[in-house]
Amino acid sequence: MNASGDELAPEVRAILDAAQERPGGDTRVSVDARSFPDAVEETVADGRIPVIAEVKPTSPTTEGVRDDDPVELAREMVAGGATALSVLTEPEHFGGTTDSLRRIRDAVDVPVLRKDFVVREEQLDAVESDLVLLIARFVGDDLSDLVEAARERGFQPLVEVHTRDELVAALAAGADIVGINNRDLGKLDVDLGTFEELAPEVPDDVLLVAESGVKTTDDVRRMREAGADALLVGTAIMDGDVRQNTHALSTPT
Ligand SMILES: O=C(O)c1ccccc1NCC(=O)[C@H](O)[C@H](O)COP(=O)(O)O
Repeated sequence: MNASGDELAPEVRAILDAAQERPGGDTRVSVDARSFPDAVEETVADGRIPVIAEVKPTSPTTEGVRDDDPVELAREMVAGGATALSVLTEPEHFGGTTDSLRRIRDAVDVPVLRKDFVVREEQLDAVESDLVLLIARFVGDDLSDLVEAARERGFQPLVEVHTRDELVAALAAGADIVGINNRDLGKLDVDLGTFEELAPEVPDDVLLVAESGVKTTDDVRRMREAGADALLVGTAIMDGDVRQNTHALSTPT
């Protein structure tokens, strides 16, 4: 698969087309990042499960828009025990904004991931965050350069993969935080078996995140047993009381 992303679901094709048009920031950012590995370690030492709770106002696979104040949602997620937050900044398909991320990062003290579809270096400069998502399928041969460009700015890059080839590319690019996305961006199907299949191939010194499709405490247990150091959860937390949902998923049963 190349960075043009052929064989993508039409919704994802539209997301990628929009991402390719989006401008970057005017000035190169320099981030003093909150350490995600330290936050994960502290959560585990505290006897809890590291959850990255996602502020996801809408998406191509959810109905309606949740238009509560994103800062209030973020505060509630942290009160519920979130180790880190993921904030969608993609405006056209996920209802996100860079301004929401900025305000959330000012309001909480946990690491914040910028969840977007960054395809060019200057797009890293749109807003500061502690972690930044790089999707191996979308950036193709530019992955190593973007990992380096992100680190030069102080970001901790989280490299997202869905296939064995993407995992190999992520490790070759020096990724030390890898997210295995259970959602196939080609068909938008979600299968937790994806994580179970790829996780054994990830070296122990890589911090491994299970992304997408985690809904229940059984799913959490399944992903942890398969080797997840942390879980990234959007829909299941955004559906209802975000504090209670975060607490339920981050508390061992
Ligand atoms: O969530 C979507 O509908 C979606 C559609 C097309 C491309 C990406 C999409 N999601 C991005 C994500 O990575 C998820 O928001 C994240 O992993 C959380 O997933 P979930 O817990 O299943 O909401």
